[in-house]
Amino acid sequence: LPAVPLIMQRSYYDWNYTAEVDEFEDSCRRTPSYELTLGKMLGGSSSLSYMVYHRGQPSDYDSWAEIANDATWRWENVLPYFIKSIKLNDAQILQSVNKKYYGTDGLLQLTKDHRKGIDEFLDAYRELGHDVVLDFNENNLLGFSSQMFTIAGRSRQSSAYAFLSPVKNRRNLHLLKNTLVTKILFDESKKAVGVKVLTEDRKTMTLRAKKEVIVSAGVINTPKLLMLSGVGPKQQLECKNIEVVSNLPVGENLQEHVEVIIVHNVDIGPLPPPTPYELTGFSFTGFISLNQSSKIPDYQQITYVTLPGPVLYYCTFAFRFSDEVCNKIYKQGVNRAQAYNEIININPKSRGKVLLKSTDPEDPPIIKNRFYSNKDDIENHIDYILNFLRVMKTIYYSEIDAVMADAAPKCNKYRKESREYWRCYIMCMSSGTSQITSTCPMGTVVDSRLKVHGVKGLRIADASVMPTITRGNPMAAVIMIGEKVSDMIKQDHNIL
Ligand SMILES: Cc1cc2nc3c(=O)[nH]c(=O)nc-3n(C[C@H](O)[C@H](O)[C@H](O)COP(=O)(O)OP(=O)(O)OC[C@H]3O[C@@H](n4cnc5c(N)ncnc54)[C@H](O)[C@@H]3O)c2cc1C
Repeated sequence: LPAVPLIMQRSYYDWNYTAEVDEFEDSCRRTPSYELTLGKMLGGSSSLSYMVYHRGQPSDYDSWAEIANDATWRWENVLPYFIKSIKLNDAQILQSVNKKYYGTDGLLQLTKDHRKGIDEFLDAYRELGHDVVLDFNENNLLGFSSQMFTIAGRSRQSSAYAFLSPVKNRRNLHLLKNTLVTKILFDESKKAVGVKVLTEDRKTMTLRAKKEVIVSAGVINTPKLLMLSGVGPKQQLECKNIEVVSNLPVGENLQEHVEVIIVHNVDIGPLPPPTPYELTGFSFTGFISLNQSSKIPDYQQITYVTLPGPVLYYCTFAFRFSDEVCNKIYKQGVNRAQAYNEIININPKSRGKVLLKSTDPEDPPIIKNRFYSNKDDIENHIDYILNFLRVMKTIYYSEIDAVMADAAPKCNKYRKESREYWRCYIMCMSSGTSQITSTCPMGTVVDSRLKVHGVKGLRIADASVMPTITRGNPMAAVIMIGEKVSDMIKQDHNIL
């Protein structure tokens, strides 16, 4: 069911991790610490994500290639891997020049949001001088468009559904569900030779690898597993009496898109009630550069237009703001619709980290997101918000009588248009997006073939290997990494 993410967070299907309280935070969330979501099931977080498909910017991959010192990561070389996995269901794009950026026989199905009401909102952004584009691709890096989702018909295309189900009967595929990998095992020559696992019925097993071990445990659990196995910062491992196999900056360099929520009350006529078969509310997204001459976006905007009831769900369940904040927003929207705007910093300078709490594999790690620890991130976010708010002066927004919901009463002591007000508002109404990357990046932890430095027979293939977070939603890049690493593995074993 595509719309499940809101109710699966903090359930059995989430790792239920909580980050440390950042000293510079003054959040209006229900708890002072950030409760992040990570999917704990087949398909990982793609099974409870918001399914937004965006590839990031060509310049993201060109800079990865530079950091990894390997031209195969350049945009033109990774694009075929993006295309390979896709089956696009969109007649308009398939009949346009943008067709060349998509596959039509891949395993991951994509559908564009064409729900009624989007075009009128996009007109407002056109009036501000933004391009309204059919699709984001290397010719259209900036502008506004409806969103592309990993949905087909009424089904969520999680990576398990898309890629695993078609091959589930292969005789050489074995899958243990509800099983925790607790350690990577190395021989005396530092070659990874297998893993130790804990099964659902609490049996310990050793699984031997004939060729290599490939870890795809995600951006928090991959560094945790590596550290438990002796691959990580020497000082940290020694403090925990873990024998050091390779001294690497594992867990450092955590990057996450941070967003600020601004809700507009609007009059747009009746909207259909929410169903579990699609994300509630029609939506659109924009990639915006503040510098007119730059082609690289500074921030992303995602807007969901829906009824106050579903906005209450987003507010409380997804972004976990306090009841006081969410009730206040809800009450201001009664008998109207609400536009739930996410203003996202897609190029954060702040860096967080993952550390081991203990040597017990069942213990959660210590997570420090350190949002806004780099003060430039706050000042930049104020600039993004001020730029976004220009939309209130457009013809369509005045026609629909758009009014910003007062979500942060504690900031009303400041003058509304002042930077002090927005500094306070950002601290109150910002949240991580669970779009996290880069804790085992190419360059310092893995090489460009995703092999872990200082050991043999061990590769990582997940969001942790990205040297920098993409300026777009990262799941598409994770799937591209999966496609690319498959070829690299085959090449390294002379199968391709
Ligand atoms: C609520 C939410 C919404 C999101 N929305 C979007 C979106 O709209 N668009 C987008 O592009 N991105 C989105 N993301 C981010 C996106 O889902 C992730 O970037 C992507 O799933 C990362 O893939 P991964 O393979 O690195 O890790 P994961 O998806 O985290 O997968 C890791 C898998 O490994 C398993 N695992 C971990 N440790 C162990 C262990 N020790 N033993 C056995 N198994 C283990 C986990 O259970 C999980 O199944 C969202 C994320 C969340 C949480």
